[in-house]
Amino acid sequence: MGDGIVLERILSGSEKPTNLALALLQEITENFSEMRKIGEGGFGVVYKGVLHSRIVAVKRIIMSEHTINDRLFDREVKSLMKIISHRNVVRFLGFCSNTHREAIKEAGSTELVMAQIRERLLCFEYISNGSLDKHITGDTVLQNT
Ligand SMILES: Nc1ncnc2c1ncn2[C@@H]1O[C@H](COP(=O)(O)OP(=O)(O)OP(=O)(O)O)[C@@H](O)[C@H]1O
Repeated sequence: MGDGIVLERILSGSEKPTNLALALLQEITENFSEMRKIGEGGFGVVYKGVLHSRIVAVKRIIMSEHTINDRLFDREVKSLMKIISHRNVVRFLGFCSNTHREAIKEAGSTELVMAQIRERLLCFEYISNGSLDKHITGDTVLQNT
């Protein structure tokens, strides 16, 4: 089964959240392009991922000693997997934990060096601005009087 189809099936509720291929998350976010950036939090950058007809949010975690390490990432994934569907909680769709090596040029040098790239990503249902308040309050929009 194609990776995109797996994500579509998770979105439709016929499959549980699972690990997702890095190539799929790169493809649906146009390789984490600036155009697809929808927000930034304390631990990473959130991108809009476009499947055939559906939209998801892909959170690309910035791994550093100041943000999170693998132990915390694994713990976060485990707790997200345990959450049973709830209307006040944004639905978790899957994760990606990929470590690979790439030949890169360091700034100011023509020499290639092998760098270890660690990608840690979380995928959630996409909540558009207009629907976030409804999502949290269950269609009750508070009025200023
Ligand atoms: N599921 C989503 N759908 C749409 N936009 C989202 C979604 N998740 C996050 N965002 C956008 O990305 C921004 C950053 O979200 P993120 O969860 O990284 O940070 P946060 O809410 O500040 O939490 P924290 O940094 O503590 O994890 C949000 O303010 C929102 O604009």
